[in-house]
Amino acid sequence: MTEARVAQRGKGVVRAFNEAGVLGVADVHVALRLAQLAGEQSEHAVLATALAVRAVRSGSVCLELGGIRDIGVDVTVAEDGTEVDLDALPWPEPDALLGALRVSPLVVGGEAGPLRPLRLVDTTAGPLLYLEKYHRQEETVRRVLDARAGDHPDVDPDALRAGLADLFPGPAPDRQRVAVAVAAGHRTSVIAGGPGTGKTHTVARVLAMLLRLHGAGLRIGLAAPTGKAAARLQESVRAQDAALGLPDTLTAATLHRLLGWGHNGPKYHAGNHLPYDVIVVDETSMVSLTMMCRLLEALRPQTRLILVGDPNQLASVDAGAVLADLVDRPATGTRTPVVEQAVGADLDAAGWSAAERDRVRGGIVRLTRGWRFDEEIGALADAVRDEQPDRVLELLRAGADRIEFLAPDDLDALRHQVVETAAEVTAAAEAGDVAAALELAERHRLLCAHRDGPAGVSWWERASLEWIGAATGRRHDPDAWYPGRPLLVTANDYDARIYNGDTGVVVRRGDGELVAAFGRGSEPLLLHPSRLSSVQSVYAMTIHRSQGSQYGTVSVILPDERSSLLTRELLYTAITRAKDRVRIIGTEAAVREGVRRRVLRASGLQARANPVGEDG
Ligand SMILES: Nc1ncnc2c1ncn2[C@@H]1O[C@H](COP(=O)(O)OP(=O)(O)OP(=O)(O)O)[C@@H](O)[C@H]1O
Repeated sequence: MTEARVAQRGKGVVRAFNEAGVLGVADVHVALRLAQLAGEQSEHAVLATALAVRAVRSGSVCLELGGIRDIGVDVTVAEDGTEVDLDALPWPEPDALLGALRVSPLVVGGEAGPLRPLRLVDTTAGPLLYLEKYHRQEETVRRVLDARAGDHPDVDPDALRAGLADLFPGPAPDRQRVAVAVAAGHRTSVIAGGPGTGKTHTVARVLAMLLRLHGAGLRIGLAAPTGKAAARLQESVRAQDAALGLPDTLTAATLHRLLGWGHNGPKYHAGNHLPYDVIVVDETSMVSLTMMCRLLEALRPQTRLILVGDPNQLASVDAGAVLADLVDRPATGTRTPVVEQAVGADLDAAGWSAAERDRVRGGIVRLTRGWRFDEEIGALADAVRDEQPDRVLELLRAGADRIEFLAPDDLDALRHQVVETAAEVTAAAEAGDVAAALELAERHRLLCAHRDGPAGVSWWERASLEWIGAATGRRHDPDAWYPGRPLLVTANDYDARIYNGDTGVVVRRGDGELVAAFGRGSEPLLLHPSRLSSVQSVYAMTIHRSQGSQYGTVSVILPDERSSLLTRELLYTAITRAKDRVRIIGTEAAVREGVRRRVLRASGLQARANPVGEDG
């Protein structure tokens, strides 16, 4: 551990955890400052505070006191490459920790003032320690969702049945039909499913149904956590507007934009509700607890909220995995006879577990049939999701047409594909064929877990450029503008209408000028390179960044099996980016570890609470 990563003021137990890399400098500083303000002396309480700060930093909403050792599992290798012996750390006894917290001024307040930055909550999942802000947000989410679940919109049962029959004339069971009925009959609904299960197809039909039920004046808001996802949602819904009679003016915005976020916080909030009757949020797996809290606060009670996404994907980089929590938590809400009658035949059919029927009652429908997805890749993704490492390896090694599993040094196929894709994209770009260049650039994508290091994006960017240079004799400066240069936008630019995560390609126009082209359905967006301030070449991409997109072939570079980023959610997300073919490059150990290890995201949304320390 370098000097810069050890907090000089930290002592004793906290310092040991800091030196081992389990705690960062910021975790220690925040904990020491809070302890000082509250007049707390207990080493145990300071350690718990630092671990709670650290938990939020790594995506959890709270610290599970019964499982504090788990918090260290993602630090098995220190930055300098040495193994960290977590068992050698002075882990406190859980009871001692809990005892210290129960009387801590950080939890119960003290003579130093009313400051109570921590919240200790006894739940059915054991004691949870929160930073106050996240506890408040989680309580808001729970309160708003519970209130909305207790009250259903008025729906004309005959109109619902007739609409469903028009939109879904096929036989039972049809989960998409159930999803539309549920979205019509509930204030809050969740449409969950893997890629290509027809989530957007279903959303368009939900909107068509609501317009039939409530008339053309219905105010519809479409949103997603990122600009790229919002653009895709808008494109997919618009592609279906004519067939379904949807208005051709529907636009989608980022959640920030929907809420009117400015320097002084959001324009829409609990005191100024969003002016919509229906709000659809796509890619909800990427929505953090904080953003979900803001959105729910800003909703009118009558507004229908439809949350769409894949709960098995990587969650938001900020704290919280709200979509996964909502899908996993015990169903709440009262029965909706209108829905049950309208899709009774679907619900009576085989294939629904008891838990799923409960979820439907709570407004949650999982779409399971893949419409776009190849069966072999779908089976592989399912085996990862269901934690079946032997099955995953069997599928990887089965010699299937669409799945390749290669050792880390077996790079010929990858090299060939990188060189071939670049040649094809460049030929189309030189010829000024924008549509072909954009389509070809999405035929193959190289994905990595890390940004830096030997399994990271920057290393593979350089390797790709070298391979291309060796094959063509033309060595590109990665920052120069050249036809066929694949582009990645790294910041939203609302004026230019390009968003963080957008990908495009440089194309030579008929007059010889170079333009940057970005896919926008049938009409690509063409911009002069001088209009682009935040772009880079994209020969490789992190799996996090690839969320919300799909490619023909995906090559996944697995990191060392000890990498903390290697998790089931990461592997699932990477595999499900592939439409036609997936190539995994890595060791068996890395595959097994990836399937086994889950992202640890503690939250209390799934547990029932019984607060303590309230009166202390
Ligand atoms: N019931 C259906 N009948 C016919 N085609 C369907 C049906 N459902 C979905 N599809 C088609 O399957 C493809 C995938 O559907 P869609 O894009 O809605 O899936 P998705 O779950 O939103 O995918 P992603 O997560 O990648 O956005 C689309 O081409 C869509 O038109």
